[in-house]
Amino acid sequence: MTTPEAPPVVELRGVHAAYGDIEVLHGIDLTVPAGSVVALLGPNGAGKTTTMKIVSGLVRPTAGHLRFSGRDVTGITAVEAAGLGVCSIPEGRGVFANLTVRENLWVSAGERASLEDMEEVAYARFPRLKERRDQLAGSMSGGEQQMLALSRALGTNPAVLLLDELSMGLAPMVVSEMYEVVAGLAAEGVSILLAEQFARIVLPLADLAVLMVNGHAVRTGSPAEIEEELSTAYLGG
Ligand SMILES: Nc1ncnc2c1ncn2[C@@H]1O[C@H](COP(=O)(O)OP(=O)(O)OP(=O)(O)O)[C@@H](O)[C@H]1O
Repeated sequence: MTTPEAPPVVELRGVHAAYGDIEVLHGIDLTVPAGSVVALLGPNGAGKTTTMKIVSGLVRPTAGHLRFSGRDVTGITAVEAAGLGVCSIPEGRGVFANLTVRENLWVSAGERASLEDMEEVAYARFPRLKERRDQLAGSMSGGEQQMLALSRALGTNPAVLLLDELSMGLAPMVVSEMYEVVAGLAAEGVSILLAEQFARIVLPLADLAVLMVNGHAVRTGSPAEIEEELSTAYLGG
């Protein structure tokens, strides 16, 4: 669902980024319209994670602009981005391994929600987390850890949710369960930017898809357009 009258929640214009002397993003343009799901697709090393880190304030652009809801926030820190409601679930689980489930929810609640509210929505969606509320997050299965990571987004009403390779290391059934939750959040109108290597999983959820290759956003289009492009590329058709 898009809200044409609202400015995009996130906008990158001509963003470059580097690690040391090596530039890895070479002028990325990307728009996340309010209330929509944008999928970043592309092979390993294409720059998907770095693009997400620009939005979450973990990497500073060396050139170009970042805007949130029409406001220029280029150079924002990760703490400032979190304060503006950027909820980032990084690749490889965004949980504190040596804290319990409840402690993780408490940390995630921050100033945007109470622990009670966080627990209520998390346990309603994932009853397994309730049974394990005093267990150390690091001792849970990958799927349970990802449920906990996603609970941050369920409880804090994020302005934008960043999901990096939610499927990584998970069994296909668990991946489907996770993306059902993401679809539910999208239906509630949460703006979502997600990165996946496996296009097939996320294209059905997306309003827009962006294909990244070698630090360039080579194509932006509807999921159907991008799907066709991918099958042509992979099948040589
Ligand atoms: N901390 C870092 N230091 C140096 N180079 C990095 C760092 N993080 C990423 N890179 C490099 O930046 C480029 C883009 O990586 P990035 O992780 O953004 O790609 P990606 O599309 O998310 O890949 P993947 O699907 O493998 O996660 C790669 O060449 C990678 O080696």
